[in-house]
Amino acid sequence: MGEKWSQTSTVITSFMFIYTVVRQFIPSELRSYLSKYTRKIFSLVYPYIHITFDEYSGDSFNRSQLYVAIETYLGANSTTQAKRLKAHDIKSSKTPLSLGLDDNTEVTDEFQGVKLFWASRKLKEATNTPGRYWSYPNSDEKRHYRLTFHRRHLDLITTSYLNHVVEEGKGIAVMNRKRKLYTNGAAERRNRWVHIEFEHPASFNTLAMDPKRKQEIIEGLLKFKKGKEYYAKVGKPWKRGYLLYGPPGTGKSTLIAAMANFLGYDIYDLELTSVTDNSDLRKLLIDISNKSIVVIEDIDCSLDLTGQRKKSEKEKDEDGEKNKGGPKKKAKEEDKKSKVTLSGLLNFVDGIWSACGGERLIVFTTNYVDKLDPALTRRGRMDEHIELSYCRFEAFKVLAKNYLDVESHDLFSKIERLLGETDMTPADVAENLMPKSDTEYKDECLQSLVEALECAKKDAVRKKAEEEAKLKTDQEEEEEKLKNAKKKKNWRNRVKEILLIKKEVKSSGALKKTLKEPKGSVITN
Ligand SMILES: Nc1ncnc2c1ncn2[C@@H]1O[C@H](COP(=O)(O)OP(=O)(O)OP(=O)(O)O)[C@@H](O)[C@H]1O
Ligand SMILES: [Mg+2]
Repeated sequence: MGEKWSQTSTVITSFMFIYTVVRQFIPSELRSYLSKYTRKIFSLVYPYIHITFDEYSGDSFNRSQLYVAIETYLGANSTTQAKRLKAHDIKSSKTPLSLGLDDNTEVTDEFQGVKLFWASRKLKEATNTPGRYWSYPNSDEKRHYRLTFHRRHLDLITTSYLNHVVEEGKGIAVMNRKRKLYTNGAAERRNRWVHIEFEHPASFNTLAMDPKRKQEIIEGLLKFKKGKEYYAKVGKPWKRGYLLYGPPGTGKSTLIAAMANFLGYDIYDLELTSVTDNSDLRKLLIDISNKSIVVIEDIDCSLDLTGQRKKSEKEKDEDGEKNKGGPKKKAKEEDKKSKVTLSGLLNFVDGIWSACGGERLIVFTTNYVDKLDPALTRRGRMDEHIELSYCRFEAFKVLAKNYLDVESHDLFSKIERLLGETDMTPADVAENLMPKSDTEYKDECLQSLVEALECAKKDAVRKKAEEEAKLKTDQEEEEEKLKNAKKKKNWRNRVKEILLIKKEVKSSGALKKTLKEPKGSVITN
């Protein structure tokens, strides 16, 4: 097909050349008629349009974003039909390499029933672009993609199809690239977000939790990922808040990693204690890319309900030391402290600025959900509340499969019963299931879990008994105190009564005296 087009193009070019030469000798009136009809004939003979996408546009040193998106799109969609492919070493942990079209290769694509023809071309350039000469050894090679389609589909191609190619190409690139784990550095730095490669292996397959709840979370994430148009329709920024809560070691951080791996998003781990104030927080927000998960871990430890920072015990102790340096030093230290308020954080989550950029999840984690301000956790801000709890049998089965590759075992029924009676975190269950040496096998690991669960159960029973005994002693002490207080009160009242009687007796004696004296007689009661 491509060869046929090349030949046709050559014939047309020759014809154009002859026409240009002949045209000089034809009168202008005749020329306008001629050009009108020639164009009509051309479009009848050759109704196709080409669009060329160069690898480098202008004098830019960077590859064109459009070219890269098309390259990725074609690489992912046409490797089955292309006869020649090129392998790239890509920076992804999922696949070691990606395939793309080799130079001078043609493939077809279809969009809404319209057939399109793509060709990758490499041309040798006679002259070098001076700037590029130093950077690229093969700078006289120019590559481009050429898209050919029937002219009646021009509108569809330029509006919908190319958009589809670019979006899909970018999406595939995001999934394939090595993702990043960002954290906010010192406030003085120009580039506040610093990053490393994100390589957490957690996935929803390895996450131990109730399968029904897990499925709900997965479906929610998929809906969010595909929800660009829906969010635009309802007039909401394309973002979603998740509140993960539960005791330590129940998988909150693991779930975040699984979500990032599932969606192919970067993670921005926001350390609130390094944020100077609300405006600093806003600047950080603006620098967050799309397709990302913004995480604030242990949110209850970062802000208190009034929006003021909590002082840790350590800080309080340190304060004593610092104050020795005089008021100036103290003021300096105070200045360094973060002044982020609850309202600043609320605005970060869903204020006007939070709408710049899209496709973002905001995740808060906490061990104590009750400590949080309801304004922070209300629906719309934290759209989904996920409780990560102690390990039950369903979650255990996932861990047993992951750690020991066991799906059933004689000890399972015993473990199921014990897990129903004891609260053990998935982290502790996982620790017990992990073989401690090369000679420790499945049976030993499961047995060690049973022992740990029995031990935990005994501990729990002992703890409960101790708590009950303490409660009883406290109650008895309280009752004793009340009794004594009552006794004391009674005694005090008695004393008061006696004193009152005495007073009355005394006053009646005095009265007797005063009455007796003028009249000279004694009054008795
Ligand atoms: N639900 C789970 N599924 C699989 N592994 C888990 C799960 N929960 C905990 N683990 C294991 O325990 C370790 C600790 O879990 P994780 O850090 O996710 O707990 P957390 O809830 O974030 O705890 P914290 O509140 O202390 O931050 C993980 O590395 C993981 O191996
Ligand atoms: Mg954690």
